[in-house]
Amino acid sequence: TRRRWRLRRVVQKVVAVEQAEGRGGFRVHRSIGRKELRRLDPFLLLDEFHVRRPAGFPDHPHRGFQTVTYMLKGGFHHQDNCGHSSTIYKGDVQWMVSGRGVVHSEMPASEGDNKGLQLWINLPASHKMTYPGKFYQELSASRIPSVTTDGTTVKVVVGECLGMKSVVKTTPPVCYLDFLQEAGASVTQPIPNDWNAFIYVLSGTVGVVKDEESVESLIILSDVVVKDEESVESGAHHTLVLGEGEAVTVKNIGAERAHFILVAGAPIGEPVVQWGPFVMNTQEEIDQANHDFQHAQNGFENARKASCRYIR
Ligand SMILES: Nc1ccc(F)c(C(=O)c2c[nH]c3ncc(Cl)cc23)c1F
Ligand SMILES: [Fe+3]
Repeated sequence: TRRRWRLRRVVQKVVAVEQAEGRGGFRVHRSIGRKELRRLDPFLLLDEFHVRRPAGFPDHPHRGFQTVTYMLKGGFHHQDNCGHSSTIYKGDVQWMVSGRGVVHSEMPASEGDNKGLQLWINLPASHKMTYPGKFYQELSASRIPSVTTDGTTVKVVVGECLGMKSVVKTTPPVCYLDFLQEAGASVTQPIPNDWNAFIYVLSGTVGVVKDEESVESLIILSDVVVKDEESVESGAHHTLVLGEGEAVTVKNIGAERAHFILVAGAPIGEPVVQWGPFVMNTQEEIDQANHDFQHAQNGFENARKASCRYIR
């Protein structure tokens, strides 16, 4: 039986224009983390990265948050100071809780284009100084639940929805869904009322339905020439921040298949003080993180100082 959902509408639309990031020679479409959309509690950053060798993210530290890396093309090799190294490829996801400290490098694993999404999710104060490694997970594409209904295929990258559950359970709870939608299809996705939520469009043209009757066509990616989902020739990628409500209805209003993610999470509601790769609650804790990193202690024990350099 159809029910009337109180639908979330778009309250902010931000274009992630491609930018050079750091000194690694790579380029990112920065969604959350740019000046117009600094943060969306509990989310700190969303980068759609596009990296070719020899560029990459050489040794750098993290403290106080977690990263979810989802590969769209090619692969990425992850090596950290907890003695862990792994490689993820297209469709795989890697979830790393840095907790009190990790130093790692993230480098392209294949010749050619290596593309993916990296989402930074904040940790509550209670979890910021946990030991890393124990909440560390990779998920191969084959283990990511996927369902197709009425022209929409949904993969549950993190969390649960539509009755499907990913084995990746984050604190705070987060739902991270990857949608592939045929032209004309629409899908309604319930989202817990008090969670913050946003859509990031990778390719295609989507509209967020304001209510059952109308489709407010928000995104006309007219300059996107999508030959196939891999080679989006160009395209200003859009972040759609969603307002209050209990669900969102997204319709593919273009002629091509649409590819987008819907990410939602419970806000933490604590003060955030961020300095590059350190995300804490107070400036003193940031100073301590810098001190610990400089002295290779409290989680940065194996920081190979020589090769460690900040990407600010
Ligand atoms: N501090 C700081 C500053 C700048 C950075 F670029 C990074 C960083 O590593 C990344 C930013 N986006 C990314 N997407 C994908 C991957 Cl694999 C890594 C990153 C970082 F940590
Ligand atoms: Fe990193």
